Amino acid sequence: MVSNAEQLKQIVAKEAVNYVKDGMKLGLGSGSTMYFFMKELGERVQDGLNVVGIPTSNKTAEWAKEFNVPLTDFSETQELDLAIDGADEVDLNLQLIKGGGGALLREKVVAASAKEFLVIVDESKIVDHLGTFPLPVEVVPFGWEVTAKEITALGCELERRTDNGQVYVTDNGNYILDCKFDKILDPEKLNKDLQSLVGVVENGLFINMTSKVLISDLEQVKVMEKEEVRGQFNYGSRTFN
Ligand SMILES: O=C(CO)[C@H](O)[C@H](O)COP(=O)(O)O
Repeated sequence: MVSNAEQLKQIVAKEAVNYVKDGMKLGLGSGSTMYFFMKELGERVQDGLNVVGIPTSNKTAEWAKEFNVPLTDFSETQELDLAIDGADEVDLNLQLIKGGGGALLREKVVAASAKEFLVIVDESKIVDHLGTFPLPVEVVPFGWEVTAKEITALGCELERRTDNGQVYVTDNGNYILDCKFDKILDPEKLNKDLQSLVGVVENGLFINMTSKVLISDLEQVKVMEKEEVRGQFNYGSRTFN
């Protein structure tokens, strides 16, 4: 039986595929919501849709193979039309925490190379302030203890990620430190502070990278987007300054 959570992921993934146009070069995100997107995209490809994608993880590359979605890489193309990805938290300014699945580095590179970055989530991911979800920070293994100490000094408690009792290693051969800050009130500043530390490869704050988020509840898919003119954001009937 499909759970409500899975159903919400399927619904938003299905809607997101409508944003894909023939001939597009795509960035293909990671995570369980993206699994449903890849499956749906594969069906459209089967029906004749012509696209290529760059995967953000080995897992997504496996799904692409499974669903016959053609892949490319950055040696072939350096500009993508559209990147699609899930997120762990989305705030009302469309800032994100990503990296729950450990793919944040490639996800950020891919999103940064796309003309548009579309985020797909269910409503449980929408928050007033980022930070309930521990922020994943990718660090080099060499001297990670020193890097961890520096990160802790920014005001968090952290744990090195493990998987089934083993140290978790990213597709890039690095570690992930999951950092529990209280509320992240200034994500832009925290992003800069983290990136200034030696040993930090990337962190899961995606700042000003997306202009559109699709959000599913059991009845519909809503669009939260940046209203550049008025400097406001709309989510359903709510407007935020
Ligand atoms: O950032 C990610 C992986 O690094 C995912 O997009 C994020 O964790 C959301 O995953 P899911 O769709 O499984 O909730």
